[in-house]
Amino acid sequence: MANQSNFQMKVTEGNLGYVLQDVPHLTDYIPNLPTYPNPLRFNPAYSVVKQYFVDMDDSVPQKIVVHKDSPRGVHFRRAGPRQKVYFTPEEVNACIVTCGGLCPGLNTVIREIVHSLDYMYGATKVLGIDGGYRGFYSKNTKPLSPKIVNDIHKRGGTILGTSRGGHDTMKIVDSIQDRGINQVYIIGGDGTQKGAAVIYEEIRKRGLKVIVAGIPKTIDNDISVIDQSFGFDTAVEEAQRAINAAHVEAESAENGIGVVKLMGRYSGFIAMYATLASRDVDCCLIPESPFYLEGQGGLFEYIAKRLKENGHMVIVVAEGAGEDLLSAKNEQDASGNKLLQDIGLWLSRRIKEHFSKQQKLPITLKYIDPTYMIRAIPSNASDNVYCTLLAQSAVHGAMSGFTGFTSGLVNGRHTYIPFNRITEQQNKVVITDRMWARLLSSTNQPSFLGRKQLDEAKKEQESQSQLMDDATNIADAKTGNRIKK
Ligand SMILES: Nc1ncnc2c1ncn2[C@@H]1O[C@H](COP(=O)(O)OP(=O)(O)O)[C@@H](O)[C@H]1O
Ligand SMILES: O=P(O)(O)OC[C@H]1O[C@](O)(COP(=O)(O)O)[C@@H](O)[C@@H]1O
Ligand SMILES: [Mg+2]
Repeated sequence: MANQSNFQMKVTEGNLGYVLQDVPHLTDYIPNLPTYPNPLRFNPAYSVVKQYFVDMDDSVPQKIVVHKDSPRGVHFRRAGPRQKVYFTPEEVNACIVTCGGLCPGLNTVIREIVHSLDYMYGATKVLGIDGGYRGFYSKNTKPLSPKIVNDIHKRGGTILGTSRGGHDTMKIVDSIQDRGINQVYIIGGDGTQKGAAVIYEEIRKRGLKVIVAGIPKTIDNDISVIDQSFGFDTAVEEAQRAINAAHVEAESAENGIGVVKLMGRYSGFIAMYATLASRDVDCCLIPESPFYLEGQGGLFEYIAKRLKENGHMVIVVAEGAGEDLLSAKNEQDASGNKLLQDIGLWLSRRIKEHFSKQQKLPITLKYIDPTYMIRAIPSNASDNVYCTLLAQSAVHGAMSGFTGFTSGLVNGRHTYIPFNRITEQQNKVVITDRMWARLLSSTNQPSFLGRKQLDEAKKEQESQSQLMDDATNIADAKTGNRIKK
C-alpha cells in the first residue's frame, strides 16, 4: 500500500519525566463545538457507580516496571466515558467496517458498538460497510440495530464481510462525507490501522466533524503497544485441539511425528503460547527464531534424539517460520502482505526424506494444518468480555470527541492510543526475552542460535528500545508536537 501517514502526535510533558502521548480531539481543528451532558448520568445502571466518569487527566503508563530514579515515561489517555459529550443522540450517524483477515471476536465487537451506541447514548443510526474498505465506495451499506446484531457474537467471521486491498482514501472520505457519517469505527489489524490513520488525516484536512476510531484486530497478536489482541486467547485455546490430535497420532505410531502449522505470518505468538499451554510439544518454530535442519544443533539431530528418547514427538510451526529456507516467491496479497509458501508441508517432506531415505529410520509423520479452522470460530468467553470492553471504550471515546485513536488495553487498563504508535512497528516475540527462554526450557529444544547470533539479537533488541526511548523523550514542550530526529 502506497499511502503514507503523516500523523502528528500530541505530546504533553509533566514533572518527573511524565510524557502523555495523546490522541487528537475534534476541538483541535474545529473550535467552539457545543457540548452536552453525558446521557449516562441519567442511566439507572451507571448513575449509581461512584466515579463512573473518567477524569480528563487520567492516564495509563506504558511501562509499569520502573526504577527508583527513572523517569515516569510514556502514558496514554485512559479510555472511558467523560462528563461531556460532543454529539446529541439524534446527530450520531455511525458506521462500522471490518478489514483484513478473519479473527474470532469480530462479530462481538460489531454487536457491542451497536449496543453501546444505542443503550448508552441513545444513538440509533448505525450502518455496516460491506466487505472492508472498498465497501465504502463500491457497495451498499447494511443498516445495523441492536436487534439485527443481537446473536451475532455466537458466530465466527464477520457479518459485514472483509477484504484486503481496496483502500482508496479519497473515495472512502467522499463516501463518508456524502452519506453524512460522523463516527467511523474501523476494526482491523496493522494494515487497517494505517488505512484509518490516512482517513483521519483527510477528514481533518477537510475540517469535518467526523470521528475515526480504530479497534485493533489481529489473530497473530502482532500489534504493538497493546497487551494482547482479541481473538488471540481463543486461537491459542483452539490450537490445543490440533496439538492434541497430533500428539495422539504421534504417540500411537512407532517413531511417530506430529507436525502442526499455526498462524503467524511475522510473529510467532500463537505457536509460542499454544506450545507453552500444551506441554505435549517438543519443538516450536517461529519466524523470529531462525532454524536449520542438517548438522550439529540442527532440527534433524534433535528429532533423532527425541525419537530415541521418547518414541514420538510433536512439532509446532508458525506459518512464517523458516522463510529463509524456502525459495522466495516474492508474491504479495492485495494489501501488500508477503504471500508465504507452506512451511508445514515443506518441513514434513524434508523430515520424511531425511529419516526414511537417508537415515533408513522408518517414521510415521502426520501433518495437521488447522489454520483457517482456528480463525473461523466464535470468540471464547474471555475474548467476548474483552471485545465488549474494547467496543465500549471506542464508543465512549468517539462520543467524547476524541478521534484518530485506537482503543487498546495497556497494562490491563483500557486506553486511547494514537494511530502512529500502533502502526510504527510490529509486535514480535523477542527471543532474548524471558518468555522465549521459558518456552525453550519447557520443550528442551535447541535454540538453533550460535553465540554470534545471540549477541546480534541482543544488540538489535537494545538498539530498538533505545530508539523507542529516544522517540519518547524528545518532544517539543512549547507546541507539544513530536520532533523527528
Ligand atoms: N499503508 C496502508 N495505507 C492504507 N491502507 C492500508 C495500508 N496497509 C493496508 N491497508 C488497507 O487495510 C486493509 C487491511 O489490511 P491487511 O494488511 O490486509 O490486514 P490487517 O489490517 O489485518 O493487517 C486493506 O483494505 C488494505 O488495503
Ligand atoms: O489467507 P488470508 O486471508 O490472506 O489470511 C492469512 C493470513 O492472515 C493472518 O491470520 C493474519 O493476517 P492479518 O492480521 O493481517 O489480517 C496471517 O497469520 C495469515 O498469514
Ligand atoms: Mg496485518
